Amino acid sequence: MTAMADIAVVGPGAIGSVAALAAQQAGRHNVTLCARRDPGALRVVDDVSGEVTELTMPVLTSPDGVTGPVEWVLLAVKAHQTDGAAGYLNALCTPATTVVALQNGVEHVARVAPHANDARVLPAIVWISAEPTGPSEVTVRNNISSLLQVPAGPEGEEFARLLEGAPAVEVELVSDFTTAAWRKLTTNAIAGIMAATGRRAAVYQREDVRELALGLARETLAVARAEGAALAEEEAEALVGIFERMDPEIGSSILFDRLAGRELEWDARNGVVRRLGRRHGIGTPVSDVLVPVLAAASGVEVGGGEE
Ligand SMILES: NC(=O)C1=CN([C@@H]2O[C@H](COP(=O)(O)OP(=O)(O)OC[C@H]3O[C@@H](n4cnc5c(N)ncnc54)[C@H](OP(=O)(O)O)[C@@H]3O)[C@@H](O)[C@H]2O)C=CC1
Ligand SMILES: CC(C)(CO)C(=O)C(=O)O
Repeated sequence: MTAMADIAVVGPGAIGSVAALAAQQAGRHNVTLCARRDPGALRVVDDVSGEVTELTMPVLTSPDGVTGPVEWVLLAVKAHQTDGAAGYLNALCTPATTVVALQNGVEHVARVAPHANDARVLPAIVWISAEPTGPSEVTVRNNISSLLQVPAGPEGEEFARLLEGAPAVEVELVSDFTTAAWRKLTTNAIAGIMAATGRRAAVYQREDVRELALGLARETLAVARAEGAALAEEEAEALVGIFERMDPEIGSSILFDRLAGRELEWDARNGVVRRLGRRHGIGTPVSDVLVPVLAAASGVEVGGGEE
């Protein structure tokens, strides 16, 4: 267990609220929420126990309010919002800071490090299903375990100690982070189908969608192997199976953005499969169709950010 630490949670949305809850539950830290608008009195609902917890820490709405650097930044903006959070990162980080990138994708460090003033960037794989269910409310679906996976090593150990005693999340240290990150990315790629169809997990009950998801999973796993992940093609069935067995009412963060008409995190979760597939000469026929659909749904014009 660590002593008291100064923690800034940048991006108090679905995952940021759960991270802030864990920091609050640890009971010994100075926690600040860093938002771009006033999120109101945030609360986190556990949909299994029904427990509702209010977040009680102070909220900033501009980097101008930052009074100095902190030891820990828990960064939970969407991947495409990272550049927009540069003002906070610049104000909060020094080389003595650790930024935990609580984001989907496999490019956390490359994305965050340029903004972090030489702080250490600890990539985190987020196995949490959290949905904004009201203007200041986030509901955690606990049938997807609330797990954060970080690379094994001293920074990961410190992070696990930071949140020791917080029931909201479990921190797991993984020795083969590349494999773990690509396993999670494959589930995110599959969830792109929810955003394309505007439907929750029930969509995977369709046999034709299941076949599409399997094709997507297999090509993602092929790219993953080329990137050094130890993931066999046979894992595709198991990963699609997660969605088939999911409560049909569960969604995905990219679906919630699609339903709300917001920009989509398409590049970090689906574009990356096509992008790195091309680099390795691996065909990605499902992504070749899905990626332009998601980019277009996100409002991207041809030549305006789509590869
Ligand atoms: N939700 C989930 O179940 C899961 C999400 N993830 C990943 O976690 C990451 C976060 O996703 P999620 O929590 O769902 O996203 P949300 O959209 O719920 O939260 C993002 C938050 O960041 C805020 N934000 C955006 N830009 C800034 C900025 N410049 N400064 C401060 N705050 C800012 C947004 O504010 P505003 O409200 O103003 O837009 C919002 O509160 C993503 O990479 C996602 O893929 C991973 C696993 C599961
Ligand atoms: C639902 C899940 C676990 C898979 O896409 C997720 O990571 C998300 O909502 O972004």
